[in-house]
Amino acid sequence: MNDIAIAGHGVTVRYGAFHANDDVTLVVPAGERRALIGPNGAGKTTLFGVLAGQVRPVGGRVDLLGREVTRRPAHRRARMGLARTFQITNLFGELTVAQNVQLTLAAEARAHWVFWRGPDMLRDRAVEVLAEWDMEHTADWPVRRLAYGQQRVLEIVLAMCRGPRVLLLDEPTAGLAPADAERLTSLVAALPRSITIVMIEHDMAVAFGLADRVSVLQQGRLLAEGTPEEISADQRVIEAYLGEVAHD
Ligand SMILES: Nc1ncnc2c1ncn2[C@@H]1O[C@H](COP(=O)(O)OP(=O)(O)OP(=O)(O)O)[C@@H](O)[C@H]1O
Repeated sequence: MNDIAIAGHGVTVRYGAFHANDDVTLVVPAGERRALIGPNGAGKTTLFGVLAGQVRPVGGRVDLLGREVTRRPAHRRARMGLARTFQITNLFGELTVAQNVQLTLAAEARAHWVFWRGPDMLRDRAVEVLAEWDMEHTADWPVRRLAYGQQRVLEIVLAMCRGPRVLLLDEPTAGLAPADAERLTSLVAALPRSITIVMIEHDMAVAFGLADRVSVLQQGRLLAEGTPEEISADQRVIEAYLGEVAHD
């Protein structure tokens, strides 16, 4: 059975006369890893905003885990199991790494009405979570002391603390040195298949390496969709995008 984890149908977003998304349909079955690629300004982040509930479309609908959520606010979609990371990291830089995790765990516990027994238990759990990601040695560092690559990993750790069923990753490897990008790629690759992942990714090696299928946006429209092999051989995609990337 192929349940649909997240879908946008005929999504249209306008800024004035400009169509940032123009009748875009993206349907992602549960357990799939989908890459969303396309030139700068193609509308990828806008589509993420529509899926996650931060951007209100003028047309189309969004379904999450079998329910229509087009008009549901972002925090309610989050409670249903949707987590999102952003292009620019969204961490509390002055707090420690463990405190950032504790805050997420506390918010999550409250959201699900789980009773938690105070800061000590939360701190222990935060350190356990960090250990799972080989980051326990950073528990008491202020976040701003983390290298950029570690901050990007921490973003994913925080998203994972919320026990998501659908994870939207906005350019997880952007700005990372090759070794850090490789580490982050293997962390994402190792996430359980129970989590459906949609990721915006400019690095084609990462996108094609991680994704089961790839959707290509261009000028607000869906240009092509297929397996990494199909997309890398698609003449329209090569002309519109891959040619450009190859010449970068
Ligand atoms: N709030 C806004 N107001 C006006 N125009 C916007 C707004 N948000 C996005 N746009 C425009 O919509 C278009 C699509 O932007 P979007 O960020 O979705 O593209 P993208 O594919 O994610 O690009 P990138 O790869 O550069 O992040 C761009 O031309 C952008 O300037």
